[in-house]
Amino acid sequence: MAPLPKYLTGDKEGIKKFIDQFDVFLFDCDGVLWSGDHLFEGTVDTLEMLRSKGKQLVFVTNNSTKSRADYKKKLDAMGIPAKVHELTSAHIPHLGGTDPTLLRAITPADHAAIAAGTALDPSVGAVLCGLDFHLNYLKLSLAYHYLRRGAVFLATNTDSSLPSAGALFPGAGAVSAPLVKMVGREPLSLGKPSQAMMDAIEGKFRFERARACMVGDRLDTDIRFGIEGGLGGTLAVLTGVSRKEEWEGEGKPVVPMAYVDKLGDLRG
Ligand SMILES: O=C(O)[C@H](O)[C@H](O)COP(=O)(O)O
Ligand SMILES: [Mg+2]
Repeated sequence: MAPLPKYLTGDKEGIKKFIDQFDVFLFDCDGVLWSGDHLFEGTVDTLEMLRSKGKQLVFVTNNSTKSRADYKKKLDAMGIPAKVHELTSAHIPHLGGTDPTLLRAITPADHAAIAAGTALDPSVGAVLCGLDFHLNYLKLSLAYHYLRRGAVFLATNTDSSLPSAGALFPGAGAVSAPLVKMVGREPLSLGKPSQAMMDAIEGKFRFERARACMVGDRLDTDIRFGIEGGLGGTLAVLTGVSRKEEWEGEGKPVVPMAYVDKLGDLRG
């Protein structure tokens, strides 16, 4: 049985010991640094404190509503220095997504064109489903027909919920759920906790896993991601989705190494 996590809020000595074990911190974003546009108190100072100790910080989000360039803007606006650590562009052609011509109600002409296949691009080989604040029936219909034609079903992640403005909202898993219902199979999920994501991060940053710590608000994605990735540590925060009751008690499948009430508590 995994030992209970160490509660670090208010434990100056414990916090120092914990931080000293790691060279690299992987930070989940929603529910850890911020809730939507609300930056949590202490986030900026905590990240600066870690940087001043020579720690490398990597931001690892499942949130697909922004490109890395947009995240850089968000971090800049919030006073968090960061580089756009973009993997060299994969040169994968794509359609759909934020295309404004799809932001409308489906029409009888769309039904006919989708059914006849004339609205479908024959070169599409995969449907990638992520968090989409503009999801609609037209996009779902197109995705469904591509899947029916044999496209590979992928998801950025299948998170059930998204923390924003201090509450929970439908997550990317709720976006792919109608398609799962329609095609009767689950997508291959590429975000946390998939180790494909860990391998990509490690390939880019070349860190020693034993000296890295994953900080997150979700047990089933972030903390699991760190544990299954063989990282030296995992730290849960209580400002997002998971509650401490989820790891308290016997036989809990995912238990972080330590937890704090909020990220800012790492300042000691
Ligand atoms: O539904 C989603 O896509 C996720 O809940 C959301 O984007 C999580 O982002 P993260 O906590 O990984 O920054
Ligand atoms: Mg999160």
